[in-house]
Amino acid sequence: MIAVHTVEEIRAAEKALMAQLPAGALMQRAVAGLVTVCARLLDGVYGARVVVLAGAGSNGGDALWAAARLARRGAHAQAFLLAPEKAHAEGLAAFRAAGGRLVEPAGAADALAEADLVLDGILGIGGRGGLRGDAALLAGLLRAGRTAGAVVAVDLPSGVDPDTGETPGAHVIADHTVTFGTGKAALVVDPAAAAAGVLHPVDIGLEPYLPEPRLTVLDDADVAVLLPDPGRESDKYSRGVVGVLAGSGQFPGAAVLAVGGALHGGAGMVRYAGPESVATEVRARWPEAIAGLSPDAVGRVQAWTVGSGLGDGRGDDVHAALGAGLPVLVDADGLRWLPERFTGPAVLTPHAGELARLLGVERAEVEARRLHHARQAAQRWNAVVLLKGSTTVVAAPDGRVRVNPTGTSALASAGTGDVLAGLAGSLLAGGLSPFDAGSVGAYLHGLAGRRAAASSGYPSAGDALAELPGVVRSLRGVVGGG
Ligand SMILES: NC(=O)C1=CN([C@@H]2O[C@H](COP(=O)(O)OP(=O)(O)OC[C@H]3O[C@@H](n4cnc5c(N)ncnc54)[C@H](O)[C@@H]3O)[C@@H](O)[C@H]2O)[C@@H](O)CC1
Ligand SMILES: [K+]
Repeated sequence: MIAVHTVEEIRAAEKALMAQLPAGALMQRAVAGLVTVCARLLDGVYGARVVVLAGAGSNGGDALWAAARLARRGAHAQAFLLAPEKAHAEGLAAFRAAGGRLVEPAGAADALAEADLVLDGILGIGGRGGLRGDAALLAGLLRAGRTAGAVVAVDLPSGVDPDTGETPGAHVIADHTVTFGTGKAALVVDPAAAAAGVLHPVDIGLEPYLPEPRLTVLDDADVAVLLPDPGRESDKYSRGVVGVLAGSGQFPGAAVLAVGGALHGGAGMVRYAGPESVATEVRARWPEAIAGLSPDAVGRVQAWTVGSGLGDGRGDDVHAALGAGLPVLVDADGLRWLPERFTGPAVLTPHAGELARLLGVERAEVEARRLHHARQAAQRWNAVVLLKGSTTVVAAPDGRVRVNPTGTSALASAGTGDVLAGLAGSLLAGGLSPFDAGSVGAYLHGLAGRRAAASSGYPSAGDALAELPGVVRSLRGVVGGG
């Protein structure tokens, strides 16, 4: 699991830890980690050309210290100071003492062009509001590919907003980010995360001083623990029965895909509610599914998945499913029938356009502020909100968030959302909380999409669906499942 903390939490932890350490010791831990990564990235430190972009604060200090150490190992180090009179004094002194040279503004473009490695130490967690002036120009040069060297961001790419993942203005786009102590939202939530490149976390001993993280990124081991595990005594009812209210004459495939997702999410039985013409297609593909015309007609379920491909109609059926007092997952067209607030367990699975409509804002605003809008909607409807997209964000009404690390653009195709809705609804019926069902569903779905892309190039939703059993099997580490 990657834990993510806020700048406020990090500063409090650093203060507590620094009180136990000699002055400067914490920065030296960070610098040691940074130098190790840089040395690994360089094809030999001796003779390598390293260019530092150093801002006014400790982030610039880290970069100058690291360049000093690389210079002592034979690197040719140059630094561009963005605020020369305010540059980190000890870092600059060490840099000079090691033979590092300062670059004048006129020489910056040439230095970058010839660099083997660029250290971005313009702004770290103290940065707010995007880059301006020379810093923005330098970031522009890097973006325009005016260096052949690796761009290594110190702590985070300068100019992105640490706590929100937003990019309020010009910012560096890095190939690698060496980050200290704990994760930051900017490293895992788009659009900022897209600027971070490969992450290299460096442990500086902060963990004992940090609170329980409100934002996390799950990994395989976390998800394996959360997966419903059908025990010896389980039967098809005790494993959970999921009702699927999806598809229409216009979109019958949505029902087929949602039922398919539901069949692979661990529930013991799937009951499909919809018109006979669609039910016929569902049964043809999935003979194990039970079908009826309406939520009332299909019999008892433990959770409902509602909305994928429903089209304009069936408001009464949606109300019946949402009013059954059971855990619900609401997707796509079902989002048009939301209650004022949910009083029971609920997961909403909008994409950015749907969330924009729900909140009455522009789609671009949702894309630019994914964390903010997912959290806002989770509180507004008292439901877990799974905002689909480049980095899927799962926000709970209590403020906790999980960011899904398995996403892939391979899943940006028609029908994949239907599979996810069925899958996560099935996990809900299997007893997972809305927060777990949403985040585990997104994780499995992403892995299935990646596997499908690996074997078929441009996979369809059906290809991803076909990979789900293998994904679950490998996560559980039991060939053939349990
Ligand atoms: N506190 C510590 O003990 C440690 C700090 N570390 C480093 O210190 C960094 C934080 O250092 P600072 O608190 O000095 O802050 P930064 O170095 O991130 O920022 C420096 C200053 O720049 C100014 N600034 C903010 N936004 C700006 C903008 N858009 N354009 C121009 N100037 C702007 C602010 O006055 C800010 O205080 C971390 O990201 C990390 O790299 C690490 O060395 C680990 C230990
Ligand atoms: K930086």
